[in-house]
Amino acid sequence: MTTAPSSRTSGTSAALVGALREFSADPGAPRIVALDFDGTLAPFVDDPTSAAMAPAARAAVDRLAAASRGTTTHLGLVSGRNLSDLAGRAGLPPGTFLVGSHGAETAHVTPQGLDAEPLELTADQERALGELRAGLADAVDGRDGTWVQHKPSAAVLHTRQASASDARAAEAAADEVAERLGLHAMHGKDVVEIAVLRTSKGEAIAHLRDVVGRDAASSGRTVRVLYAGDDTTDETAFAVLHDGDVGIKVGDGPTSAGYRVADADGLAAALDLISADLEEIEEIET
Ligand SMILES: O=P(O)(O)OC[C@H]1O[C@H](O[C@H]2O[C@H](CO)[C@@H](O)[C@H](O)[C@H]2O)[C@H](O)[C@@H](O)[C@@H]1O
Repeated sequence: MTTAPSSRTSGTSAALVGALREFSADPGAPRIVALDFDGTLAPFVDDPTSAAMAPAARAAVDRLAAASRGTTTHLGLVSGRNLSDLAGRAGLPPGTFLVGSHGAETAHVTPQGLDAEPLELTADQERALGELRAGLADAVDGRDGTWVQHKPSAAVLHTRQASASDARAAEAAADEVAERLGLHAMHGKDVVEIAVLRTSKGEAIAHLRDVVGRDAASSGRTVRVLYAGDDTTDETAFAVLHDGDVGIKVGDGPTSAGYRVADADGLAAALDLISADLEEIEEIET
C-alpha cells in the first residue's frame, strides 16, 4: 500500500484518498475502474471530433491500464459516444472494456482488435431512427450553432455554440420529437440525446459487474466498482454503486456520487493512487 502520496494527490480530498486505498487494498479482489469520457477525461470542446483526454488524464489512464495488466483490476470506458469513435479516441490496450452509446454498444479490447457485441436494430427501431433524424433536422433548422450528430441507435442535438434562446427553442423542439415518437430524451451538457433503444450507463455498469463477477466467481469475492463521470447521464451509473464501491463526480452540479474532484487533473491524481497501489503489489509479488 502506498503511504506517501505524490504532489498530484494534493487536490484529492482525504476522504477520497481513504476510499481509494480501501478500494485497492485487497490484492486479489476483482475490481472495475469505469470512466466516462467527455467532461471527465476529456475537457469539452465545440467540435466533438476534436476532443481528447487532458494530458494528465491520458497519462493516468495509460498508467492504470499498464498497472492492471494481468491483475484482477479491469479498466473500462463508459461513454455516450458510439463504440468505434470511443475505441479510436481512447486507444486503450487489450483487456479494456468499452461501452458506447450509453450502453447500447459493448466491447472488449483484445490483441486481435475489438470483440464487440453487434448492435442490431429491429425494423421498427430503424424506422424510428429515420423519423428521429428528420425531426431533429427540423429542430435545428434556422437556429444558428445547433446541429445534429448521428449515431447507430440515436441522434443528438448539440447546442454548445448556440445562443441561449436558440438552444432553448431547439431543445424544446427535440423534446417534442421524442415525445411524438415515444422515445426517451436524455439531457446532458449542451446536448439532448434521443435513442431508439432504451439503455443507460447504470445498466452498463451492472452488466460489467456481472461479466467480471462471472470470471471471479471462484475467488468468492465481491466485485468492486469505481465510476467517475461529470454529467447527468452518469447519475444512472452512480445509482447502481454499492457499499465498497467508489463514485466520483467530476466538476460541479448535483450528484449522488460519494466523492468529487474538480476536473480531469483531479481525476488523474485519484487514478494515480490506484496505479501506485497496483504497482506496489506487483513489486512485492515479483
Ligand atoms: O458519456 P460521455 O463520454 O460524456 O459522452 C457524452 C456526449 O459527449 C459528446 O458531447 C459532449 O462533448 C462534446 C465535445 O467536447 C461537446 O461539444 C458537447 O457539448 C458535450 O455534450 C458527444 O458528442 C456526444 O455524442 C456524447 O453523447
